[in-house]
Amino acid sequence: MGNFVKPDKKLWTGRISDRQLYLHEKVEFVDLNESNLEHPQKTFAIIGYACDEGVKRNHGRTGAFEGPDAIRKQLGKMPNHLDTGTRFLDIGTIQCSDGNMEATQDLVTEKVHQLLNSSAFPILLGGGHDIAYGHYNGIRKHLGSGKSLGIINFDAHFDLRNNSKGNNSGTPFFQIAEDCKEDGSAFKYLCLGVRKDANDAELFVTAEALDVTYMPSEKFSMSYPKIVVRELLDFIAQVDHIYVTIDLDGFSSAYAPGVSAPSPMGFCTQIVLESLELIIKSQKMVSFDIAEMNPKYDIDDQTAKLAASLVHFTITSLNGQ
Ligand SMILES: N=CN[C@@H](CCC(=O)O)C(=O)O
Ligand SMILES: [Mn+2]
Ligand SMILES: [Mn+2]
Repeated sequence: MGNFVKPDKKLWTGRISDRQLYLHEKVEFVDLNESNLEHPQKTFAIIGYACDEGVKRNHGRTGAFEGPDAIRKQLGKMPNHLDTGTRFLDIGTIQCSDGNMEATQDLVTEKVHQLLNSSAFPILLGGGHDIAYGHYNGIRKHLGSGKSLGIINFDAHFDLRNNSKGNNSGTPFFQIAEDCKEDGSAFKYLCLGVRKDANDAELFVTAEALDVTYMPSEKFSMSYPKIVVRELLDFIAQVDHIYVTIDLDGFSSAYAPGVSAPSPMGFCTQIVLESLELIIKSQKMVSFDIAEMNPKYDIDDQTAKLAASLVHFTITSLNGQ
């Protein structure tokens, strides 16, 4: 089963000031079970998903279990630009230590649901991309029926593999699509940065059949800003709420070597920041995660720093709204 580990204060270190100039000085350690988060301020809540069982089942390079803590270590050192009234919490980590990924995903669903019900904004740090199945279900549970929930995934891969032989890090969006079919809700999925050399023909057929909107990695680039903006605005207009998930392996391995399946020809950082800004401006974004951080293959903490910068950009932009 998945177990819940309390936040580790030792991960949050950096320069010392007496004015909360850095995030390690701003962060609060909160036990979700013991506290009531309901309050008028904005609250961002970090949860780790320490799980590489999905990557292992998908025959990938393991190591993402250590991903959440690697990101925390870099995030704590970064400057704090949040308002004084805004809260920044580390809730702890959901671990998969016995191979039961499904129970771990259920725990993610429960915690995300709990956070959203408390008006906090969840920031999940993975862990394999199987994080998306538990995360989506938590948001869905919070929203109930009647409101549409779109997924925007920055990724080299569709992660639409058929799960008839089991669930893994390559199946989360297929599983979500199946659940949508079953409950009669729309499956709204935009995948940005899809690589033709990393997704087989069957995956493209599945994407077509499920009416998935996607941008190939060649087009998801600063060379085509108008096309990217048009795709994003079209998608955003079709949904009430948006769940954003970033798979670090979508970035070029020049930026993100620390992943299970690296992408030498992946996307650049600027196009992701431009896209995130547009999504955040829509005020429809309800939850966020970063997946596939694998410190074992990282070089000089570049990927962990990139992941931390993406979290920093997101919370700082959301706070400014
Ligand atoms: N979450 C990642 N999924 C990819 C992995 C690809 C690879 O191992 O090369 C996928 O299943 O397509
Ligand atoms: Mn991927
Ligand atoms: Mn993925």
